[in-house]
Amino acid sequence: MGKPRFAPSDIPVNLDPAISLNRQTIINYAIHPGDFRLFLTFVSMGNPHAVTFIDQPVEEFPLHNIGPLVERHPIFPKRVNFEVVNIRDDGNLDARVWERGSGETMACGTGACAIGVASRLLGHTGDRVAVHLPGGTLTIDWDGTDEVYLEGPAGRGF
Ligand SMILES: N[C@@H](CCC[C@H](N)C(=O)O)C(=O)O
Repeated sequence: MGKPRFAPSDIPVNLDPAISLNRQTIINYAIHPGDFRLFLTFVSMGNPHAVTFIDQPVEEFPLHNIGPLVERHPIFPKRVNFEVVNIRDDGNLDARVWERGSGETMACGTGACAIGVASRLLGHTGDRVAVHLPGGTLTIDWDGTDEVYLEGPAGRGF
């Protein structure tokens, strides 16, 4: 799936220069959509992703209310894909994806990659992780520097 990129200009995300100057990776950046406080980690897989880790089951997260606010948050000049993740254990993540321009989808390849990359960056999981999405499970391999590999079934969802 290619190499992930992290620089704010690669996402792209417009941040206070005092925060982003010389920063190659932005992790746990706080935003306040609605009444929520979210901590976002930014990953480009060729398209923009913002990943947040939450303590509650992902099914309980109000994605249809918060997703549009994150997608169109003013820090993202090209809008963003938004991933909500709950850590099941050090090899398994539960996730939902709010896709830029589409809304919630059953699965998302680049989204799963961004989730695996963000999780490894934050030390939640290692090189290989299973990302469990409403439409099925995708396995992500990333060694921390090189290409991201995605494995999983493809199917017609409609
Ligand atoms: N909504 C995305 C593009 C779609 C990603 C695709 N569904 C995938 O599986 O990676 C965007 O606007 O970047």
